[in-house]
Formats: sequence, C-alpha cells, structure tokens
Amino acid sequence: MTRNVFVIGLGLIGGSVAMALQKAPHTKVFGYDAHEQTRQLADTLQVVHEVVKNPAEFAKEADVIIFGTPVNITLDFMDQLKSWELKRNVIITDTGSTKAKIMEKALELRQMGITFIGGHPMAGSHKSGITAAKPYLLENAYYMLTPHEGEELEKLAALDDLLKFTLGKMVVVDAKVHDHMTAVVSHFPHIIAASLVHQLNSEKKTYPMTSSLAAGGFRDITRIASSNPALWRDITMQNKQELVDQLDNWLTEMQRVRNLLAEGDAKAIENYFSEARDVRDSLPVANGALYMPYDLYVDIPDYPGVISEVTGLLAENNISITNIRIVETRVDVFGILVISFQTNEDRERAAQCIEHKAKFDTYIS
Ligand SMILES: NC(=O)c1ccc[n+]([C@@H]2O[C@H](COP(=O)([O-])OP(=O)(O)OC[C@H]3O[C@@H](n4cnc5c(N)ncnc54)[C@H](O)[C@@H]3O)[C@@H](O)[C@H]2O)c1
Ligand SMILES: O=C(O)C(=O)C[C@]1(C(=O)O)C=C[C@H](O)C=C1
Repeated sequence: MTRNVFVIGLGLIGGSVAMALQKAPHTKVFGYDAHEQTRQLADTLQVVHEVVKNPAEFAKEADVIIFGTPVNITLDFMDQLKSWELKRNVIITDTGSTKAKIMEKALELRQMGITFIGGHPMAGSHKSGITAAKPYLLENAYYMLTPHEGEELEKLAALDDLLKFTLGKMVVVDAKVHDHMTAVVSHFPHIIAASLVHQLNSEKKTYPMTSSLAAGGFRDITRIASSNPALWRDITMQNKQELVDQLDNWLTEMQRVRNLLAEGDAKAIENYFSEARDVRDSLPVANGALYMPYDLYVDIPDYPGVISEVTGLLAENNISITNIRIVETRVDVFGILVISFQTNEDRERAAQCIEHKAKFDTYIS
C-alpha cells in the first residue's frame, strides 16, 4: 500500500526532506507552499511527486504530515489542524528549530487524539528557499525527535522508519532539553554572529577600510549572520528564556576575559585560547553533507578554465567531491578553491593528484 507523505512549507528544509523521502519505498510525496512561485518550482524541480493547492483539503489523504514552515507559522497550522479532517492514524511532525512551544501546542492536539511528534534535523544553511534545498542536506546530521512521554511506540517507530530516508541520525530528545542544547550550539551563536557584524558596521564609519580586511576568520564566524532574519526572529522569540540565560553567562565570561586583558595576564589569556582550541578540536566530526570536514584548499592561479581543469583531473581519477567553492581571502591572489570530500582518503588522493598533475599547491586547514 502506498503511504502519502504531505510536506507543508517547501523551502530549504521542507524541500530537502521532500526530495529525500522520494527514495522511501511505497511512498508518494505531496507538497504545499504558501508561495505560488515555490509551488511552481517544486513541480519543475521535482521536489515532490505532486503539488497540492489546498492543504486543508488534501490533509485528509495524508498518512504523514511534515511541517517545513517557520516555527510560528507551524504553531498557527497546529491550531488550524484542529478543524481539518484527518486520517485516524495520521502522524504529524515538524522540522522546526525550537521544540518546547511546539510540543506544548501539540498537547492540545493530543487531547483530540491527534499524534504530533516534534522533529528537528540539525543541519541547514544560511540560505533559504526551495532553490537551496538538496536531497542529501540532512545526510549524517542528527535528526532529533521529541515525542510526548508515553507516545505510542509504533507511531514513533513508523516516523523514524520514514525519516531515516533523509540519512539523518535519528535520536529521541526531550523538548525542553532540546531547546537548552540548541540554544547553546545554534541559536545563541546566531546572535553572536549578528552582533559581530553590527560591531564591524559601526567601526567602518570611522575606519572604512575595516570591511575590506574582513578575511577568512571574520567570514567564517559570521557566515550565519546572512540567515533569514524573520526565521531567526521566530526561533529566538520562542526560545527567549534560554537565550537570555546564555547571554548572561556570556556577559560574565566576557567580563572575566576583559579583566584578564586589562591586567595584561598573558598566561591566563594563552590558557583561554588553548582550552578553547582543545575543546573545539575534540568536537565530534561536523554533520551534514554540505559541511563534511574533509576540505582541501587549492591555491589556483587566475586563468580561464582553471576550475574545470581541477575538477576534470579529479573526475579522471574517480575521486568524488561533495562541495566546491572559492574563498577570496587575500588581495594578491585570485582566490583559494576549497573542495570538500566524503573521506580523508579521497582528500589525500585529490591532494596528490592536484599537486603532481596540475602543480598547484594544496593545503589542509
Ligand atoms: N535554515 C536552517 O538551517 C534550518 C535547519 C533546521 C531546521 N530549520 C527549521 O526548518 C523550518 C523551515 O526553515 P527553512 O530554513 O527551510 O526556511 P525557508 O524560508 O527556506 O522555508 C520556509 C518555507 O515555508 C513557506 N511558508 C511560509 N509560510 C507558509 C504558510 N503559511 N503555508 C505554507 N508555506 C509557508 C515559505 O514560503 C518557504 O518556502 C523552520 O522551522 C526552521 O526553524 C531550519
Ligand atoms: O549551517 C547553518 O547555516 C545553520 O545555521 C544550520 C543550523 C545551525 O545553527 O547549525 C541552523 C538552524 C538549525 O535549526 C539547525 C542547524
């Protein structure tokens, strides 16, 4: 029997989930988005098997409903759902970055006999929209599920069974614990990234050249400041208490660092950096196919066709790449080509091949 999966919100995450789930057996993926253009693209780019125009009308055919909408929109839909006609055994889930408020709302659905199991894949991008969606976006990333205590194990297993086709690593987490942990590693860093950009912006009024000097370090740490502001408004508003707590801890820590600097305590400052480096270097391997850690930096000269020369060499030697980009970090060179690989072995073979055959310098960060 065919299982009907209905994805509502076909942007970066909803679109990626929809594409990945098309690989699940006996599954037909339907999709709806509020934006007409996104619905058209979903059809053209085959993000779903079929586009739907009226979500309330189609919901009665769905075995699984997945919200890929911004977290406040998901809350609105959860209210609307109460008056939708649904299959008796439907399983509803979401992909939102916050879980406590959503699971609180899900209690209202539970009282009506509707199963809602919260979900959150821990991978993404600062880019939004259907054109940024990729079928392998969630590969290797933790995919958290936040069922209510006492949720039917069969339904949890059925959802887990479906979502594993995203190739995410499925784990069950309590919703409040989820919001605490994601505040630390995701939501709070977005505030810090934005604050650094604000600081640069006010500096550049006096020293206009500062922005041109923003090289690898500044760009790396502020990439996520390019994320969708409305999306992050809703996430931070839903998780505001955890974020206020994180900010208080940060202010205390910054005050301590400030004192060490003002006192000129060089040893303590060195320890501050070295402890951070040790913790950072021992973090588990980054997740998500777009952020595989096996990056190779290639110093390329500036002539037409140089990139296809490098990729052609890799293809000839059967070395697959997962990502390729150019970073412009220095003013005296055209740029540095950064190529990502699935494994360290692929990266080593690529480095040898590029160094010997193309004679370009390669290095690992
Ligand atoms: N961006 C990330 O890195 C990331 C990672 C993991 C989870 N998430 C979560 O995934 C969800 C989607 O985020 P995204 O990054 O894919 O955003 P996005 O902006 O790329 O996609 C959201 C989509 O929802 C659609 N939408 C908005 N209102 C709608 C409505 N009323 N009805 C139907 N569709 C509507 C938009 O048109 C858009 O296509 C959010 O809850 C977010 O917290 C985001
Ligand atoms: O890589 C990015 O750009 C992201 O912001 C992805 C990111 C994160 O903070 O790590 C953003 C929101 C999530 O809910 C999960 C992942």
